[in-house]
Amino acid sequence: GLTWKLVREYLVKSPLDQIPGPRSSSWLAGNIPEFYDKTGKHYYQFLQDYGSVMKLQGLLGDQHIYEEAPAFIACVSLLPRDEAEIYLQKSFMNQVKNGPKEIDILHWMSRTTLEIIGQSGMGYSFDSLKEDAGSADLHPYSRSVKRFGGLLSGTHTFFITSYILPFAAKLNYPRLKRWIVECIPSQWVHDLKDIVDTIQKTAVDIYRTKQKAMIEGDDGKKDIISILVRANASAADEDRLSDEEVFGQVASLTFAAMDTSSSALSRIIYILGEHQEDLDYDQITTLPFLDAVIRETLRLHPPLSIAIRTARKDMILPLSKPIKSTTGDHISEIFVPNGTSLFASIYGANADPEIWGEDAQEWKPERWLKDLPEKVEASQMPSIYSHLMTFLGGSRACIGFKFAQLEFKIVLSILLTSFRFTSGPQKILWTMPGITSPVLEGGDITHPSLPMLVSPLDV
Ligand code: HEM
Repeated sequence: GLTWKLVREYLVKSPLDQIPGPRSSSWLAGNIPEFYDKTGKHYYQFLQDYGSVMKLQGLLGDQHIYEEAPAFIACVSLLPRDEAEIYLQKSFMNQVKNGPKEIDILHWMSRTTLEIIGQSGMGYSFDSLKEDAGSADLHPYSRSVKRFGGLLSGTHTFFITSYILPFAAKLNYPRLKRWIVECIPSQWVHDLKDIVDTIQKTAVDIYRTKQKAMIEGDDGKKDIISILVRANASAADEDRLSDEEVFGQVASLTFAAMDTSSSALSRIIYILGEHQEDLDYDQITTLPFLDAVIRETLRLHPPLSIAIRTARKDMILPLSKPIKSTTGDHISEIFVPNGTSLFASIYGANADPEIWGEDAQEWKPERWLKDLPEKVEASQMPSIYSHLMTFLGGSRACIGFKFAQLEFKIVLSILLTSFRFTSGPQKILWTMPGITSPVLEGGDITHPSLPMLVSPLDV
């Protein structure tokens, strides 16, 4: 099965064979190394070679009506307005009280976004944010979630997620699977196992605490998981989620909310550090300009740069403009067979010069302070946010996009009114596969970090 899966694409003719692709740099690995390349330069190259994005309208389903998602509304109304942010500011102030200091911004943004989703989504505090506890003193969940994204970076992830995990998911013998994992002589595998165990254990603890509170009559909490536990208890048998499914909700909510948001917040702070000369600090903290900075960063640097979908039936995909096939014909639509994986470039759609204009690949927040180009308004991008695909569109769009914006404005308005952030001496590369994260040039890709020089604004 596995061997056949690996060799099939080289042996079987497919209607997609005529679609020209980029020349592969390795006969063994094809374009996969470029796909996982740290700098993301191939994205820019692909955009230049293939021009405008394929027409995706409809591929992602109907427009998602986010106003109807009760969990989302609960989420926003519960964003902590005092403790988390005030402690965040105090912790930064403590660190820089004797003068400017290098601080790992990604580390702090991960802690902050975990605490915000912990309190709002689960009514659970993971981290006091009171002082820099150092990674050894962090809540084990916090440590695990932080390391998870890093461990899943790199080319081998492609093979594991494409070939091993789908196979493992079908093997319904948990003890056997655990035994196999324990026998594999790889530190990477064992670290991953420990992380998954911690995430599962914390999810179970949170769920059990909520169940206990409900039984004891203290069930007025409005966080997402409390609402879910209450709704689940009164649901009809056929609609009720199993315990395992509820644990899964805890983990997926944390992942969906934490790393994406910490990546975006870190990127915004990094870009502001890079544009010190061009920006007026008083202007940044005015709400319309801060909003424009957030939109522009989410446009040009989406935390998720590709969306992956699988065709569930044979379909015809129309192209926005014809392309030349490998046999020289012009193709204006592509037959996509059932089961085909489609990779849609979120970055490509957001930074397409044909839609956004010649300066599409430049960071210019001021573009949001005037009318957007007509082509943007007419682009029919499957989007729930500002004609951008950053949060996707359709029925599986992000449910937390309003939450994220509110979170960014709160965190940034606290940090930017008190501190100045300047890029450090080391060159930072932003990895694009998975969730975009910063790594030091030449550093370990599984340990993302963003050291920046922080100074109090009144110094
Ligand atoms: C900048 C921050 C964020 C970005 C860029 C982002 C982006 C996305 C994207 C692209 C998806 C669709 C993934 C796919 O189906 O392939 C998604 C799904 C999701 N997001 Fe977000 N997200 C962000 C923040 C959040 C936050 C703060 C929350 C929760 C409060 C959240 C909750 C979710 C959930 C639950 C889903 C799954 C929805 C479903 O499958 O029906 N996200 N997000």
